[in-house]
Amino acid sequence: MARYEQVQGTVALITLTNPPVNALSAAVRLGITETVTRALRDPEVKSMVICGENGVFCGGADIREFAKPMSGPPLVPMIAAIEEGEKPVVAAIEGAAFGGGLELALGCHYRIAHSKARVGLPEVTLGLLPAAGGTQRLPRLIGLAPALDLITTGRHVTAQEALKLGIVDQVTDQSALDLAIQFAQQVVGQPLLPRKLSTRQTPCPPDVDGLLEETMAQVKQRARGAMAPIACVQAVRAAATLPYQAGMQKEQELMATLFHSSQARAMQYCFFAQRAVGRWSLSSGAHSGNSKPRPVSKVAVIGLGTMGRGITVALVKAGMSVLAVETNKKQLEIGKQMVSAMLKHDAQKRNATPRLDLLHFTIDLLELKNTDLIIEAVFEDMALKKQVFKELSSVCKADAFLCTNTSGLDVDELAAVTKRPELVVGMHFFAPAHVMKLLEVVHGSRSSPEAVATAMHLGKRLGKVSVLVGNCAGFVGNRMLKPYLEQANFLLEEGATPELVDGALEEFGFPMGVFKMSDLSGLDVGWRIRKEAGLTGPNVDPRDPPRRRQGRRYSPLPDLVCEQGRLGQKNGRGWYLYDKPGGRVATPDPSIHKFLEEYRIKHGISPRQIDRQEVVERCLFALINEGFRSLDDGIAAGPEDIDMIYVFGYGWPRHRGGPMFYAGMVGLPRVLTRLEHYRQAHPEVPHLEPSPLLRRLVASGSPPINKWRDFLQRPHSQL
Ligand SMILES: CCCCCCCC/C=C\C/C=C/C(=O)SCCNC(=O)CCNC(=O)[C@H](O)C(C)(C)COP(=O)(O)OP(=O)(O)OC[C@H]1O[C@@H](n2cnc3c(N)ncnc32)[C@H](O)[C@@H]1OP(=O)(O)O
Repeated sequence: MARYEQVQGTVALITLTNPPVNALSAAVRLGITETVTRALRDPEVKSMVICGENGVFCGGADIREFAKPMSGPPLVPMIAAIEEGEKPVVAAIEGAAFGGGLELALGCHYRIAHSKARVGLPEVTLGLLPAAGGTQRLPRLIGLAPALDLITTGRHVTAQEALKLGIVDQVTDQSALDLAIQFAQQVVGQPLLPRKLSTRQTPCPPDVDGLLEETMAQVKQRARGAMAPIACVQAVRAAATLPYQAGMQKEQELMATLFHSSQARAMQYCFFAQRAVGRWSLSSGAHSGNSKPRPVSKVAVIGLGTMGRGITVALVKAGMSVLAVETNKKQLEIGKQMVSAMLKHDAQKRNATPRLDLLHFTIDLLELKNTDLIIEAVFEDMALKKQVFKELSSVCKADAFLCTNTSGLDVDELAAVTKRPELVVGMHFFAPAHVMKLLEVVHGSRSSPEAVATAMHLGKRLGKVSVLVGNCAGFVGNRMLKPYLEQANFLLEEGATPELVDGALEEFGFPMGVFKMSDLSGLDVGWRIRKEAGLTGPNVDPRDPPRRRQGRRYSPLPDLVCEQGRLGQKNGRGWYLYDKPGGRVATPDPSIHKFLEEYRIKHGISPRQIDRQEVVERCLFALINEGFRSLDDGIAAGPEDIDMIYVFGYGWPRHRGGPMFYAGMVGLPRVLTRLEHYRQAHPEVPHLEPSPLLRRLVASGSPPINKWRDFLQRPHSQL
């Protein structure tokens, strides 16, 4: 797991050999320990170089080992032995040096990086901290403030930035290994003590306490309940205030509290789930391993509203040539200006040149004839979309893929109006489409594996986490959102306020509660959908009582709010009051409280005290319950798919792993019991009847999440 060679006569070359990312497994740690000892003992060896095989230095500690009992040499003494040795050691960093990988490099006396390499300490994203000396050596190398930034965010740093920060000593466009070997020969005989980071003082600004307090406040606000970022600040504080060994002690103590925490388990689950969802499969036998994506070079976007603009920007940022289409010159001009402004703004932030040359605008559909893939992003209206698909089907080349960005309409119905249903798939982006990481790729009943593979691959090129889902109203994400929204409305009827509900959900870790989120999206969006569904407006069955629709309990509260002209942030009034139209500062609105009180009186509802636990359970367990139904219906392939959809598309806190992982953490019997409890208390309220899959899992002893797929009954799988 670590290869030993002697090169140029006097240099010991130690190569980590654990593909694909040379993670520091027990065997690799043993290999490093043995080879370093050998090199230190060999009188012929004057210096050492450590590198990784296959162009990757090291992806850090082996995350898969965290769930097992520890074995092999620990990292801390292994790295200390390198630093303390009396022969210079140079790290040759190619590809990536992350986590324990960078900590290993920090234990070396010099670091040479390839210009394409990236380094970082992303442990915080796994619910941990860099506990192999990273929190103590990095601040001593680059100073307190930059170290706090890197360690609390876990962000990846390019070789160029690493050079500026002083993390690496040299960057090369040539072979980092060759340069490191050369370098290792040159530095023989130079004083080693100043290169041993543990012997240095951390460079600090005059007001250390002020900086630490300010950082802690920012981190707490961003953390949304996550413990690791806070522990990271505490550990780095030790680097500024304590001697090295005491700092190391603090680092270990803090790591001990994080290492076995449910948050760390959740975040590590997310790490693997994010990668697992890329490996899709269909019941037909097609899967990501046997279905090739077709190369796509020319893409078109139809409709330059909010979604179309975001999608266009995402495509251009990924270096793709885009034809952007609108219906008339005026709309086209508006779209053009907005897309160009977005690209310029983005390029400015990255100190880059906007790729406006990749953009072409037209109102002429005939220009689509050479396009490989078209993404329709027109208004969410089935009749309009069908008309667009009919036209696309006749003007586009016969093998062009036709994708729809619908957020929940029937993909099969759209495919049916084309002459190529097998080339039709859903590509459901999330607003803002150039920022949000999630893409739901919707498999229609006639979508070909090639169409699925191409859409999934395109999502990857755009830097998205692409999740394959089946075709049903709302797909996975929005289908599960419906019961969540509904429970929140029922809670208002029963006595809650928007701020009570939102407060409980924000305390849980969502960036904003359900009512603030609805205000942000625009209350008229759901209103229009409910009107089309005959739940409100002129199409309601006049025999339906006010709080019943289509045979089940219904809360008209959101409709009544819209009827008052309250549309959310856009006009400054929704479930909250805003500082101005388009403003973002929400304040509770006494007139909403009054409206709710009057509504309850009118309908004879006695308000009751509702606590935060009930809010979380009613809203989230109903959502989770629908997740179980989506699994059984074959709309979501597995719990990981649902979890990644919620983490990347709906703000579910990563340290809680996603809704299905969370259900497992809470305990499936508890989720079942609480749903049954609420079902009994509110027999009329929909979505509280526990799903058959949840019942089956509990009856089978609540197996761990990675076994749930064995319990799915999918007579009508959509995948
Ligand atoms: C009681 C106290 C006990 C204390 C015990 C202390 C022990 C710990 C001490 C020190 C702390 C150190 C912690 C760490 O180092 S944690 C790991 C930090 N590293 C990372 O977070 C980096 C993770 N990896 C990546 O970001 C990327 O993989 C990449 C940039 C390195 C490469 O990206 P890419 O080429 O896109 O490949 P993939 O991401 O698809 O990965 C390929 C494959 O490899 C698997 N993998 C990647 N990294 C790791 C890893 N560190 N451990 C295990 N496996 C890893 C990845 O899962 C993919 O495999 P697949 O899922 O099967 O597809």
